[in-house]
Amino acid sequence: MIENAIELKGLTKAYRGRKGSQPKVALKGIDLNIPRGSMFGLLGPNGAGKSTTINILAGLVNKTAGTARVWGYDIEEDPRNARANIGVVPQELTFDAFFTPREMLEVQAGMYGVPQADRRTEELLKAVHLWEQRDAYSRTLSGGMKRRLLVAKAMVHTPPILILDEPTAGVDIELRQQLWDYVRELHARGTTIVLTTHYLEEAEELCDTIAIINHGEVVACEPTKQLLKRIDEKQVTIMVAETLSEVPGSLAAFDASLNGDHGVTVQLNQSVANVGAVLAAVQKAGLTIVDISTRETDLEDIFLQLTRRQSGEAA
Ligand SMILES: Nc1ncnc2c1ncn2[C@@H]1O[C@H](COP(=O)(O)OP(=O)(O)OP(=O)(O)O)[C@@H](O)[C@H]1O
Repeated sequence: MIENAIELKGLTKAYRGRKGSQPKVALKGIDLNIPRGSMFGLLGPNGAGKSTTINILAGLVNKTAGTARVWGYDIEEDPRNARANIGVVPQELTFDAFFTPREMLEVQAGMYGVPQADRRTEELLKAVHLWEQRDAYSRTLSGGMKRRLLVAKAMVHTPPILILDEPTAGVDIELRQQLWDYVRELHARGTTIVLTTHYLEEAEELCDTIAIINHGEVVACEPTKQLLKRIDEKQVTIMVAETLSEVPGSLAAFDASLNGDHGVTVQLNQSVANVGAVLAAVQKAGLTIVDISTRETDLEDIFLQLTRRQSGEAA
């Protein structure tokens, strides 16, 4: 029984530069294990190397160095088995416009050598809510429908790993929800899911483990909950009736700053947060509290901190 659905060791990719220009190093020796059965998020700013990683796994881009194993199979030594164990939903909506959804899944199943008796065309089209459109030309489908059709196409050979590259870009909220319902169902049935997304909230909600890559390097890889604890901060904003021109002296011991004319925001260490002490200090200054709000760290804060920190180091 394998432990990791995907294992990358020292994975490196340098794209050849145009004539006379330097090669572009997109991946700088990535080490990454994606546990079997996980719902794994691969995050990173534009150009971080996410698509390059996925395209190497899908066999669309050749790596420069390092190794990649899919379901235990080395992509170089055993490309057939590696590819049989992975389904990839690409970022680009690439289609043969004159195939219908039904034909497209049948052709894809044929390419993977799935026998007629084992084909799941109807089940898949129903699962992605495209059964009604089964015989329509795919060029007539909306962007969201095309995306869902690509998910069905990636699943024709029932791979144990499904990779989705920016699957909800351009998909409206309702359809996004339907897509995630289906992905969650696949995950519940044992499929390992890997997704890249720009929507950090989506990753926070869906993924049990998250890796952040930046400039071709992994800057974090840990369970989502643990990652969220990394920045141990909470913000408390207190609004008062009086007009403030400076932070009250009674708050000198805190990391406080003015927030408009009537507010003060205090950064607190979550594990030792003492909101009571902050409130007492505000009252000690003779101010009348009219409102209090708190904000905890979310993935976006962590993402920005990790990716900015690295840019700062590089500068
Ligand atoms: N075919 C190519 N030739 C040259 N450079 C490339 C090629 N494909 C990607 N790159 C470069 O490699 C780097 C990583 O790109 P990649 O598409 O993997 O990033 P990404 O994290 O998927 O970003 P995005 O979210 O924008 O797709 C970028 O600097 C990009 O410009």
